[in-house]
Amino acid sequence: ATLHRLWPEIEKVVKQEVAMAKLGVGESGTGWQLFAEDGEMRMYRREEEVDGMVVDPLKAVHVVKGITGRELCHYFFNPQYRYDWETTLEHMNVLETISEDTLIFHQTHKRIWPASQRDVVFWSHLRRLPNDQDRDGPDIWTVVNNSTEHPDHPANAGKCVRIFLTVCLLCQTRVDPPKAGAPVSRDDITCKITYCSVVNPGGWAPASVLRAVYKREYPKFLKRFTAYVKNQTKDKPIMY
Ligand SMILES: CCCc1ccc(-c2ccc(S(=O)(=O)CCO)cc2)cc1[C@H]1C[C@H]1c1ccccn1
Repeated sequence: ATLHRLWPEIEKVVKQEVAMAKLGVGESGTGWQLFAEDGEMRMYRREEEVDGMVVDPLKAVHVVKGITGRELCHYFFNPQYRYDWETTLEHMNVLETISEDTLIFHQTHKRIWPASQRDVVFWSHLRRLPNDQDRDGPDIWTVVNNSTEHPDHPANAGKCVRIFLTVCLLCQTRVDPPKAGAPVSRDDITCKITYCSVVNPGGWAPASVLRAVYKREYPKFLKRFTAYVKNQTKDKPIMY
């Protein structure tokens, strides 16, 4: 994959997105406004418009027990599971397999009335990062999705409006030492998840409709996705 034309961009965007995801939401007043809470999940957004279009950056933080960051990123990255947890997905296609940890996707998403239907083309990269806080601790895992062009799917050539997105799922795992001599079980594992996304809807859509959709869909997505991974892994050996 080091020879692929996209490699320099992938390296740059992954470094940028991981650095951003590691930044907290800071004290209130840094522009991040809490818009949804559910147990350990906190969802923040900044209200931003580009050319009159809502592109509200989103940052979600969540803490889940019993699964590792590698497991979360495995089920987020691999196409064969996507229809199980991505409820707004209508169609998904892998356009290119750059390497075992780097794919290019085309996806069409269900139409959100009254806006027209959207599609997206993005590269997706799965990366293991050293745990900079605790050298002996489990590695950090991330998946970064970033819009890209592809000759087979030129933007706005069909019925769909092309959206542009950058998404980062960053997962930091903690293992609490079990009782002396006991093996580590899923009860000893905690994963801190940061999910950042910026979606440019690509064409005009009513700000009120988009903000309502994000307010409804993002909390639903993160709850459904983490519950899906817990269910998929509960009887399997732990993947670090
Ligand atoms: C007008 C924009 C419509 C729209 C297009 C696309 C997406 C979207 C695409 C990809 C990803 S992902 O994190 O890369 C996971 C792979 O699918 C997340 C979101 C979301 C929305 C909107 C429908 C909303 C939404 C928000 C959150 C989750 C799912 N859907």
